[in-house]
Amino acid sequence: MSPYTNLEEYNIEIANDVKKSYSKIIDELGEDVNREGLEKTPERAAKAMMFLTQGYKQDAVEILKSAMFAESYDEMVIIKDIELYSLCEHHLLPFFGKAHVAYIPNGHIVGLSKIPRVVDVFARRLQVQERLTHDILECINNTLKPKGVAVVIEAAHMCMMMRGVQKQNSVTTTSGFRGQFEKIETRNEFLKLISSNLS
Ligand SMILES: Nc1nc2c(ncn2[C@@H]2O[C@H](COP(=O)(O)OP(=O)(O)OP(=O)(O)O)[C@@H](O)[C@H]2O)c(=O)[nH]1
Ligand SMILES: [Zn+2]
Repeated sequence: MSPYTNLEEYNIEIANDVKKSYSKIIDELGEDVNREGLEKTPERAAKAMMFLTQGYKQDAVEILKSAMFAESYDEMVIIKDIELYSLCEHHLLPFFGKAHVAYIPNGHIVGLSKIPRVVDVFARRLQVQERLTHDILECINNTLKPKGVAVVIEAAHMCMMMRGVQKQNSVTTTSGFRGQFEKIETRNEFLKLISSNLS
């Protein structure tokens, strides 16, 4: 079975329940859900929410395993500036930014595109930034079993921008390091490379 899913594969009953729930919310807010502009909104919103949480239906381990290749290269591999969009589990509002991921192969490399795919699988769930960081880190560490893995996420949280404290420019950084990245020199090399435009 494919580790990826498409919207069409979603359980139609769940999609209909989500649609009905959105209809109720719009009604509770005092709007007319039958007016032209809103008529199709519950369905659109249900599709959008199911797209944004499709990660629950995807298997990040299978994605990595589908493209692991035996290779003796054992230098740092960095995929930086991977854009991500997630939903904060407290307010169901987006948080978004960039992930920087590195690993040091231990006999196997992985298809480069699989790293951003793994980021998306865990981002497309209800998350907190800290758990998202660890989910990505542990998945790569346990599946690829590299000599080291590092994940840094920089993100802005709409729940801190549009409402609440209303801070427009604060960025939250989270990080996790395993194996050789626990050594300060390796970690510093990674941090230097992700802050450079030449890496
Ligand atoms: N640690 C962490 N906190 C988050 C994340 N996303 C949102 N939050 C925080 O979750 C907290 C929820 O706190 P509550 O006091 O229960 O909620 P609230 O009354 O809406 O809080 P305010 O946002 O301060 O108005 C807030 O401080 C949010 O900023 C995240 O990814 N990680
Ligand atoms: Zn929030």
